[in-house]
Amino acid sequence: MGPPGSGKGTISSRIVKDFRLKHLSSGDLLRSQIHNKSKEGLQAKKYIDSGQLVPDNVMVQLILNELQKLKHDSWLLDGFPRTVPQAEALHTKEPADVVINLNVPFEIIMSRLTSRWTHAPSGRIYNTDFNPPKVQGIDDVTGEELIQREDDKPETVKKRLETYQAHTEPVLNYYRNLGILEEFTGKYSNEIWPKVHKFLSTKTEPLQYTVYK
Ligand SMILES: Nc1nc2c(ncn2[C@@H]2O[C@H](COP(=O)(O)OP(=O)(O)O)[C@@H](O)[C@H]2O)c(=O)[nH]1
Ligand SMILES: Nc1ncnc2c1ncn2[C@@H]1O[C@H](COP(=O)(O)OP(=O)(O)O)[C@@H](O)[C@H]1O
Repeated sequence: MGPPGSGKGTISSRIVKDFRLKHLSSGDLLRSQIHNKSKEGLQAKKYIDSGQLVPDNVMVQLILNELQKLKHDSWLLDGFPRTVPQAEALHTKEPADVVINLNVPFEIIMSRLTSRWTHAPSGRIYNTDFNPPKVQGIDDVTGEELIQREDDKPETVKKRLETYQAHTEPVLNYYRNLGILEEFTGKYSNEIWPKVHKFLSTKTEPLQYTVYK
């Protein structure tokens, strides 16, 4: 968990490189639904572009569906749950063992998101300041175009932060009360990552420890 732009996708990609976990990003899942012009995708697009949350029943259905495919794996959910009803639905069907919250100050998020670039088909994330691609605007792996997300425009980011405060911060209390919330406070992924790796290593055997400078 964490506010928009806090580094959920960045830290998640590092976790799945060092631990036996399958990464499931609700945002990436929605964007691929939109790309494939599915019914859910078209329904979700208007919410996403206005910085609102996609309705709970749509999200719960989508995510539980995907978790069914990961029956024999351990999974890492990124961006779900985002509301208490979503958290309750997950807890009933597929309870999480541990929840990680990236507690990153809002004031640095705006500048981050306006410099985020993504390779939509793979979900790879770049940033013109933090981790730029080798060639500007081009994905390092496929050579395909990078895009700036519709919802990373400043006015939409402001709305998403308000949405986060209204609907997602209460989920942190839900997990605090269950006693499974682990919080990591910091401004930068490279300072948060070692603490996340150390903590997760107490829960499951790491494959390796990748250091990022
Ligand atoms: N400047 C800076 N940018 C970062 C850092 N960590 C991640 N980013 C970038 O900030 C943006 C948001 O990160 P992302 O992982 O997509 O966050 P999410 O929205 O929570 O999934 C991306 O462009 C990242 O490359 C950091 O420590 N410093
Ligand atoms: N669990 C969820 N419930 C409702 N809407 C969601 C959920 N996950 C993602 N979305 C929608 O997709 C948008 C993009 O999500 P995401 O890629 O996770 O953004 P970020 O990583 O920048 O926080 C959100 O602003 C929201 O509209």
